Amino acid sequence: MTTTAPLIKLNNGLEIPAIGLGTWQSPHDQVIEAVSYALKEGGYRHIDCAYAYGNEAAVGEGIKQSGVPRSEIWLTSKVWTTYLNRVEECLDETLANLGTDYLDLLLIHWPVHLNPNGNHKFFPTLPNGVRDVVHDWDLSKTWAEMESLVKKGKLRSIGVSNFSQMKLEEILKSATITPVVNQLELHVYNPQKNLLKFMESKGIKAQAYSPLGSTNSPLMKDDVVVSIAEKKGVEPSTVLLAYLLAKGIIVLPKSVTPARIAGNLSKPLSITLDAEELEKLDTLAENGKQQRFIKPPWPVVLGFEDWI
Ligand SMILES: NC(=O)C1=CN([C@@H]2O[C@H](COP(=O)(O)OP(=O)(O)OC[C@H]3O[C@@H](n4cnc5c(N)ncnc54)[C@H](OP(=O)(O)O)[C@@H]3O)[C@@H](O)[C@H]2O)C=CC1
Ligand SMILES: O=C[C@H](O)[C@@H](O)[C@@H](O)[C@H](O)C(=O)O
Repeated sequence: MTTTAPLIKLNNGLEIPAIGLGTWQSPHDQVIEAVSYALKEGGYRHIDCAYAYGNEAAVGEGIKQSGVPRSEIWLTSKVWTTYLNRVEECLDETLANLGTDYLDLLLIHWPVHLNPNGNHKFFPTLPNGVRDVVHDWDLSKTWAEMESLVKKGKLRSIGVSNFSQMKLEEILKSATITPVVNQLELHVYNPQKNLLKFMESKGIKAQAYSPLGSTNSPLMKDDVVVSIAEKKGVEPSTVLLAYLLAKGIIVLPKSVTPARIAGNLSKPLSITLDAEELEKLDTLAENGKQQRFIKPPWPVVLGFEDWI
């Protein structure tokens, strides 16, 4: 029988599969196949998308080709930052692309509003080349629109992505719905422990993006990761995902390679890291290996401990 991911309960009572398929940088032709395979044969019931990835229509085609009913799938997307003043417009395009009339979860992709009337639909810049940001935008306004879309029935849950404690506090002060998740770059080199503690105190679950360290990852060559993998007779990727799952973090590994897609779900669930192994992995960052791989040039203070 195909393995399926365990479910994690969110603060609104809904349950999300702990492993979802990432789709960033997945080319159109390959992502149709990847999504269809993940759902039909890989045991996946959770797909992570974003309007800005530009491939949602292909993801939607993959869902259709899989034959798996929409009601069985947890579908997340993200509103891009040029749309923080018109979330519904972005969401409606996402829904049309994906071929559905609701999302299980919509996230604010980054806590920065880019100029909706700038020189580019996604990445407007100033004449000096710096990203064209609306510096006085109040994120609470975006959050209020997200809340209204839940009431309207287009969204089952709402959350955020790339929010530091400082940015979370900006929306929590007036929120009537607490974000269910904060999707962050989380892996052995970037564990963000203090932020995760703050989120736990508010009932906000963590989702790990780039859990394998993204494209051409150095994490899979880390000597501690490799030695644990060798000892257990598994691949480094399995150790990296099992480490995050052991911490109760939802993981979103991306792959367009069928064998990897299936293995990224089934293999980490088939091993248990012991306390000593977890401790070794959990202290890599504080022992000099702290590093994040996704650092777009935002000309604003984001407020992360390692990335102000
Ligand atoms: N909210 C945000 O701002 C962000 C969200 N995300 C989300 O998180 C997802 C995952 O992050 P992403 O940055 O894509 O990186 P990942 O950490 O998931 O790494 C993806 C890379 O690892 C390769 N890979 C996958 N599985 C294996 C394996 N078992 N063994 C060896 N190599 C493997 C993939 O290759 P191949 O595909 O060729 O198999 C690809 O090159 C994204 O796709 C997206 O959905 C990501 C970044 C930012
Ligand atoms: O989800 C993926 C990432 O956040 C990606 O959308 C951004 O890093 C983007 O390329 C940017 O340059 O701001």
